Amino acid sequence: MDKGPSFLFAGITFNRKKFSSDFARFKEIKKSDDSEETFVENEKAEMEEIDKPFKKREVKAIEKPFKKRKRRAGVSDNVEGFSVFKSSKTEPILEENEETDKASQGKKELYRQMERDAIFRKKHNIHTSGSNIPSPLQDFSELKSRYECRPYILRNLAELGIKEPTPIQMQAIPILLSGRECFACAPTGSGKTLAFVCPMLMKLKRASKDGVRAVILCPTRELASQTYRECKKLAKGKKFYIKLMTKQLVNTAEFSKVPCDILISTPLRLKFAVTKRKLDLSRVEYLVLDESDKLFELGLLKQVDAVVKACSNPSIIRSLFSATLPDTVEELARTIMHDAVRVIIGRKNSASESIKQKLVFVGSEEGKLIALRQTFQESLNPPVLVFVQNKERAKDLYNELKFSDIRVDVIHSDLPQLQRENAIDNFRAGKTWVLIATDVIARGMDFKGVNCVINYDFPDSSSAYIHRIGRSGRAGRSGEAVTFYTEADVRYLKNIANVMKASGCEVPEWMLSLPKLKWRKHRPKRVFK
Ligand SMILES: Nc1ncnc2c1ncn2[C@@H]1O[C@H](COP(=O)(O)OP(=O)(O)OP(=O)(O)O)[C@@H](O)[C@H]1O
Repeated sequence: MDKGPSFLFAGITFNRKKFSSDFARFKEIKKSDDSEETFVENEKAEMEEIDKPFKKREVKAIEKPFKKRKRRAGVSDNVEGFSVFKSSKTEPILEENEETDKASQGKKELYRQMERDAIFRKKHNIHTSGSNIPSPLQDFSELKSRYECRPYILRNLAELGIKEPTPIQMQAIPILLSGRECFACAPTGSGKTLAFVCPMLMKLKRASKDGVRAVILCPTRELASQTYRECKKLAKGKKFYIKLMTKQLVNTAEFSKVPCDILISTPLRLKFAVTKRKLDLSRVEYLVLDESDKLFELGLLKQVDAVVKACSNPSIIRSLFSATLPDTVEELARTIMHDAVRVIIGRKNSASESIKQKLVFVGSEEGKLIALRQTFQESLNPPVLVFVQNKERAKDLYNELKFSDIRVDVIHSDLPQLQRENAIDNFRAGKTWVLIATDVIARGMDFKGVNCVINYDFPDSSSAYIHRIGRSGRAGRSGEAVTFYTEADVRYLKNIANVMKASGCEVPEWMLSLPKLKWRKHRPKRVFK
């Protein structure tokens, strides 16, 4: 057996008898040297020639499969002068290779972008989870360059004095603009409203009379009406149909035919509109659950569920926003959302770091009024919000303070709507210095420049605490929070102390080492004496 010239030809026997004519031809060609050795030498050399580039090609193909193939085609063009490599057979290979080249370049760029995004997110304390998360927005101008935002939004942002996006806006806006569902947790006063209103307006593009296209659910009427105003401000100059679900609206004769692009409502009113007034929500493209953990609490869950079901458009984009996002809510949300992205700014369920927090021991219920009066005497720096446990407590405290020389007012759910609105307006306008309130305004209400929040009654949970004190220290401003506690509240101090410590406040060690209590609402019977 002839020793083959290469590994590929090993084992092949050259049958000279059978191929004698071919053998003779070769001999003719090799006129100058016709010895068998020479033929074998020549054959070997020829085989090596074929073998060499082939082997090389194989190896290179593994290393750089597409580049090598492309180069070879090019070389052949030049050297041989043939157009075979330009034929229709080879063209697609070239294109395919170029495409793959582009793809690998694209991949590299994608990795680089991902790295840049990670650095940017770290810098702004943005934590995300989910697949294919869009790059955060570094600047509002990117709304135009990346998403072709209409000029009216940028103009309105500028008019509102909003220059730079806040971290939640940086990440949530691109997520929603990419058509992804999202649940977001960001500190109080960090601009969550704009984070969902801005992409909503951009996605809706223009007004339409084809039924409700977007719904924002808020747990209270006060928050719904504030969100309504925020939407109007950002939509200024564009004729969107933005509606606040009021009693009047729901009772209008042709209610279901009222044009509406964005509908802002509390769950109860919207459920009523759907079930009793046959409001069609099947075209809703965007659904926002603001203060989502509150909406998922027992008292509201049924109504929210009815609304979510009524929004039956399969391509709907749902988003959940809150400053507190308990694991239970996240789990529940995951069951209804598709491929949602989770965004957490800073630490989950933590208080805004711009609030100076303080705990004050007042002994018993009787000690509170004395402590409050003393606080006001020492320094009253309006506007001040005083939170109490329920409407009875609100009425009682108001009766104690209304004849003092302090301009005080009260807000709770027993008051008629107009009185509630007036209480808010007067507080916003600075006519009221001290507003006594129940948790009805603890969530979402944006009072600019509240200097101090006083928790007259200990909050019933750490999330209630976070939202109450979050009425102060908004949009980067500083604020103060004072929490009174009695002997009866001591057992519940640990949770609040933990929140305080996490946001950088000093807390006595004994509070942190109190035994851990199972979560339950702390609402002891409190009486005025
Ligand atoms: N990018 C921004 N730059 C400056 N101010 C902003 C920006 N975005 C929003 N704001 C302002 O910050 C304030 C708080 O915003 P917003 O009410 O949306 O907070 P939030 O995060 O929803 O708070 P909460 O958890 O209490 O509901 C508002 O007065 C709003 O106008």
